[in-house]
Amino acid sequence: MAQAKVLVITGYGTNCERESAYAAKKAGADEVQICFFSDLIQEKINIQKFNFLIFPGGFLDGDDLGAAQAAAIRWKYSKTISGKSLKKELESFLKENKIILGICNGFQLLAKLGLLPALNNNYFERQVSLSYNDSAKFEDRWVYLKINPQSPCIFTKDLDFLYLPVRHGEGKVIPFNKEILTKIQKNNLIALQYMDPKTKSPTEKYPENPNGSPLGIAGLTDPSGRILGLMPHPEAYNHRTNHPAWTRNISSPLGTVIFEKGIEYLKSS
Ligand SMILES: NC(=O)CC[C@H](N)C(=O)O
Repeated sequence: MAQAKVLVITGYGTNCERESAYAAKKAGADEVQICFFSDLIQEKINIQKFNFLIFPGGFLDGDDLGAAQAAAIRWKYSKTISGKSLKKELESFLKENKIILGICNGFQLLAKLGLLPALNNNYFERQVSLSYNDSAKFEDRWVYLKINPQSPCIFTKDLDFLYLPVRHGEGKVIPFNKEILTKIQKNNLIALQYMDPKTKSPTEKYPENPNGSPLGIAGLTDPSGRILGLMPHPEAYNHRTNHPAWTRNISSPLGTVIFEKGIEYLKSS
């Protein structure tokens, strides 16, 4: 049984690292460490010693040039002090049976880096981007999410629906072209979708869909199912009292279940 060793990456404006680390710990991780991007550059931390990478939410570089745009370039082209490419480090990490979770700003980073959706196993090729919400404003509230049971995603396995907070200004998925969107759907790389709670179906309609994402895309996975990126914040629903209606005894599955599924996968592989 493998141990779950989680590395949460922070720095340059990330602000959800402590909550994400807490959620991973609560979900049963054996080891959880938060590290700065600069710790990787200085080789104080070796990514390969971990098997679960988390890219948390926040405002990387103040969203300048578009959310996570600058960070994507930084990951693609930076080298460590001894000259190792960070992109290659990520490639080696992915060659093993390891997992990556990107939350909100972390999802934007994974998409802009080209790790999601990675159609045709073309990792590091940007196939989608995320841009401004159709409402032209920052959306900060809770939304219903439908899980796609056909998706290979290991983080959402056997889940049905979730109710989680969103807080973003740039959550609309923009596929490079229509064909990409069709292929994403056909290959079941949509892991979760914004849901209309009345019909229990995915929706493109505001306000149930907070950003206008096509097909109601709230989260994407890669063909291996070992990478998940999602706009809602599962780490922020880590206790029943986080739920807006908990005093009326209303609840739904905790967001930490996403972390539990990841850890279960690592422990059983
Ligand atoms: N909560 C977040 O991670 C926000 C992501 C990004 N800064 C946006 O507003 O779109």
